[in-house]
Amino acid sequence: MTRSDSVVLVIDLQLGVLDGCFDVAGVVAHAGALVARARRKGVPLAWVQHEEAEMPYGSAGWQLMPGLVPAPGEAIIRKTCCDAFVDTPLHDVLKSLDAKRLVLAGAQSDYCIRTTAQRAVIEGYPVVLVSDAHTAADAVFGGVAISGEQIVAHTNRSIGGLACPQVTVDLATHDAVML
Ligand SMILES: O=C1N[C@@H]2C=C[C@H]1C2
Repeated sequence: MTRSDSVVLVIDLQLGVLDGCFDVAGVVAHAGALVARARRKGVPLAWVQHEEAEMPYGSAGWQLMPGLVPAPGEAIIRKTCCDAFVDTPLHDVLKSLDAKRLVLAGAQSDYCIRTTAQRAVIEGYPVVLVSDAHTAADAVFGGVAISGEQIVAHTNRSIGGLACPQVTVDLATHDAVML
């Protein structure tokens, strides 16, 4: 892949989203290292930020985690749905960047990461999920407790195994992903 083919999508690494998530420090550090490497290689970045009633645009919880600062010219995508393509300019941004492959990192694994990854595949974008740069919070559902760590692992398993001959989905750690 030439470096212009990929776009790194950093999804919802916001204070209010990461509250209570698994290994926040590690995930933010890995995402930060990925961002720095992308910038060194001239690979475009797009930053996605979620907003909702409990986390309105510009609020403290809406802010990106400390150390994650979009550079001038990097796209910032505001969204209100898990799927980062819904009602956002992401399609057009990716077209303007001539994106042929999406590298995904962020939160939360079982919501916006999973949903956006699956949508990207449907839109025809090969996806690389950065396996150590996304996270989720512990959950109890239907009386079953699922840890954030288990959700991360299951997301890697399920997204990494999306079988789609025409559109590849791969997993890679933040330091190994090809940019
Ligand atoms: O994965 C997600 N990111 C925002 C907070 C929860 C959903 C929306």
